[in-house]
Amino acid sequence: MTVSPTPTPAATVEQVSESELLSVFLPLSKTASSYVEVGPGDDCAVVAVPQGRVVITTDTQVVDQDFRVRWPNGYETTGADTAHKCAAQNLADIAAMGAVPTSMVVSMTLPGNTPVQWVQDFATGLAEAFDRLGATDCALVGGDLGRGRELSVTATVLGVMEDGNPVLRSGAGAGGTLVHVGALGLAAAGLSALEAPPGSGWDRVPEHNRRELERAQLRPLAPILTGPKAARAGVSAMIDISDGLLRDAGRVARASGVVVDLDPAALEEAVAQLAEAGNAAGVDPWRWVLTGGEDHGLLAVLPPGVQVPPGMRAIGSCAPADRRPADIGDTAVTIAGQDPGQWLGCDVGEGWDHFEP
Ligand SMILES: Nc1ncnc2c1ncn2[C@@H]1O[C@H](COP(=O)(O)OP(=O)(O)OP(=O)(O)O)[C@@H](O)[C@H]1O
Ligand SMILES: Cc1ncc(C[n+]2csc(CCOP(=O)(O)O)c2C)c(N)n1
Ligand SMILES: [Mg+2]
Repeated sequence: MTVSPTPTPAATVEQVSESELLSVFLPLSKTASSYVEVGPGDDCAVVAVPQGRVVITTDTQVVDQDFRVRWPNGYETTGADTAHKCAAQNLADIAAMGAVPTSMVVSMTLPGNTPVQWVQDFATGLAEAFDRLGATDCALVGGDLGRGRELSVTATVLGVMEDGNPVLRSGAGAGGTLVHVGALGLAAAGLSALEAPPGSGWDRVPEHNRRELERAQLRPLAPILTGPKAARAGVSAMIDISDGLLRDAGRVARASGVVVDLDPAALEEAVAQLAEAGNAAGVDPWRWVLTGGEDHGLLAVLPPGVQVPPGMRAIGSCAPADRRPADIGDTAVTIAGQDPGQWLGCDVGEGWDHFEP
């Protein structure tokens, strides 16, 4: 057997073999957790499910749909950025069930000219993201590496309920309070900054503020520890906001057969925080707050009489769907009792949809 030399980080993946790439990827990865019985290296991983049931989710990022290798503002997405986003978007779904993440598998499709360094940064970035987001007992237990024309990363995460039942979208009831934790609109504003070429209005926003928003898009701080806490505190419905507040609140409302009414006063702080950026970008910051996705905050509904869990804020309420006023048609989400477009004075849509023209 010939011993292959260790690839240098300056090499591209097409200059190394799959096993060489794995040999510099896996040692940098966090592959152990108290749930992992067999980690990377065999045909499958083996993960314990002591509580007897598993919660499972998957999410994909594709270049030029979900991120860019090089953004119009000049920023180049690192492997660590992609790893953090991959962790945040999957872990937020696990948290939105009230569950705790135990393990992840990642499938990566890499163009031949991807630097080996990018793949190594993904490994260290993923371990860092688990730590930063609070997924302290989650590990990378397997995956797949392949070559393709477009960079894409798909992760699947398993989680367990430490106690209680998974919190579904369908559990909101009339008289419930809508509560939220996390950012609102920051990732969408960051996307606008990253997509702006030099010379745009964004140049007027102080560098520090602009970087902070770009970071919110690249590495959203999904408040995943609040998920199980909110479940324990008694929330009856929960979702992570990936596609925008209106769209994801609408999903809860429709699944539960209620109308969700947002309290604009509770959203004003988030809007005010984005006022300067909105001004520079020529965007009404309400649009980012109401329809911007990818913040991966948690939106939940408390039954009447249940206290707002620590860290969460009340932002609205739920009414029976049959009490929907005739003039708001089949809108599942209102703002101060009005159709969102009517309230804002322009058509806002609901949020992100991958297939909308
Ligand atoms: N290819 C598919 N096969 C089976 N189920 C799917 C497929 N694509 C989507 N779904 C399911 O349809 C539902 C779509 O809802 P939604 O887009 O809100 O899901 P989500 O996974 O929470 O999204 P996000 O990842 O943006 O948080 C989810 O339950 C998802 O698992
Ligand atoms: C280059 C580029 N163009 C557009 C966007 C915006 N975007 C992509 S996916 C998504 C919603 C969540 O998706 P999912 O439901 O698949 O998790 C949003 C708001 C981006 N991030 N990068
Ligand atoms: Mg989700």
